[in-house]
Amino acid sequence: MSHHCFQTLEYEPAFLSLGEEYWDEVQAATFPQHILRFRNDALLPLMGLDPAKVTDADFIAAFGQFQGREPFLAMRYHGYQFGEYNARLGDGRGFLYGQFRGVDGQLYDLGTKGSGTTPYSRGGDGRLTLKGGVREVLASELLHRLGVRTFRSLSLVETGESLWRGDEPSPTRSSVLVRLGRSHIRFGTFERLHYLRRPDLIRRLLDHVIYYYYPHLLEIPDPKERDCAFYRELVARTADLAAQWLVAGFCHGVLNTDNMAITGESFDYGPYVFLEHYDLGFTAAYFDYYGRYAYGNQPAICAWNLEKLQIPLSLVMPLEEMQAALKTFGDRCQTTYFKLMLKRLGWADLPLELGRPLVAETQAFLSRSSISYPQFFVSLRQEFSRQWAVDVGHIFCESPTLPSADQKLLDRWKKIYFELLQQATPSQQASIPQTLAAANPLVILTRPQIEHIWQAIDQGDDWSRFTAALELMQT
Ligand SMILES: Nc1ncnc2c1ncn2[C@@H]1O[C@H](COP(=O)(O)OP(=O)(O)OP(=O)(O)O)[C@@H](O)[C@H]1O
Ligand SMILES: [Mg+2]
Repeated sequence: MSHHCFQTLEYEPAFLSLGEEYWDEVQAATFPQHILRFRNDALLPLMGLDPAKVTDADFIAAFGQFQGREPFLAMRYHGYQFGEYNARLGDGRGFLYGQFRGVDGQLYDLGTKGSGTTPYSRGGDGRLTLKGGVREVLASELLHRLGVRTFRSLSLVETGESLWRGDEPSPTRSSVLVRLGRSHIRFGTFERLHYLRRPDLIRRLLDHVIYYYYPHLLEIPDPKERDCAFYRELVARTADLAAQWLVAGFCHGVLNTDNMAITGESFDYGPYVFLEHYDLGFTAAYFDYYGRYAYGNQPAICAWNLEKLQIPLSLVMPLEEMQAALKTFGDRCQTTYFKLMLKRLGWADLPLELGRPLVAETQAFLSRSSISYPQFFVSLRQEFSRQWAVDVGHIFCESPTLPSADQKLLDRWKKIYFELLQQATPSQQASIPQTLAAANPLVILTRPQIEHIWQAIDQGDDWSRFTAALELMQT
């Protein structure tokens, strides 16, 4: 067995040390083939590694062949799926590969997806399709670029098996993904412990979460007050996340409580969709018959999930305080939404009272017109010029004329944008291009674009579109 770079990391047994009540040790599958399809060099410095010194063979040995590291831990969890409690969950096709300190001093998880069966596979094959892996890499990297607090993709290895799936033409190709995030502890990790009637284990897990992921709260001397501060902060982080998805034009699709991280990060990119058109009722998953996880319903569902989390937490902390904290969710989500939306519109530090009409008008324009949600922001970034402040007629003057109904809506939008420009200070005006460039990547990954990328891989093993999209995100 050869030595690889990722063995030099000092892995920290944080989750392991919680004890056997929280995980099962598992083995990785042995795959017939290992082809490295994606390596995220941008993440290596955080791991203390120099990208120039990490070879593809290192990636394959570590994250395709799973050499030189143990134990791998399947994490135990339950969750509410589409509103129904499911006690037959847990890592069924992935495991916690290891935890390490980033150069920033924070603890990070490496977790797999598609690495083989575990005690929680329930008859599933424990695998991830290559298309699923490609989609997950694209989502995580674009969301990161759009400012969403998300798990990142570290590597994708194609593994040479044939898989059968109801939602993909089959047989279909296989892969294993490795993700990097703060924590894979889910709301459902707590829910399972309530189901088992184990307040002692909830207490231990909550202390663990605060110690590693909310360490600034350790300064609060009163333990009860500290617990409440934790829940308040989780509400705030989750409200921010819901706002970030909305602004990104992202519909996650399966916001079950087992897909909600206790750190407030976004992860698990299955049937997600980046919206083509701004529509609050849009649903991503074909099996979401009632629109539970519709684009515009994401804040409400996150609040629902936070409310469900009160059930296990109330075994160790006061319920009333959590109920009061949850009441702040709506305002927090809205405020974050306005701030971030204004950034996408070029305004980094506009007082909210001034910016609100522009956001409202943007929503009206995007929902009622036929304009593409992501294309609108790309066009804004590409066409904005200082001339816009001189005469309203310069705004989007290079764009092709729209159908008349759309044009009318756009004219109202232009008027408001122009008024804001006229009120803006010279320095505010000068910062607009930079703000637009930072908030609006040039990559668009709505359904047709992703299918276009996949088609080239599927039909000609052509990875150039995939690589180009990822490179464009990083510029
Ligand atoms: N092919 C499979 N084989 C075995 N178990 C599976 C498979 N696909 C999904 N599961 C299990 O079904 C449950 C729900 O799956 P879901 O799609 O939410 O999670 P996931 O995509 O597997 O992983 P994660 O939430 O870590 O991103 C989980 O317990 C998961 O492990
Ligand atoms: Mg999941």
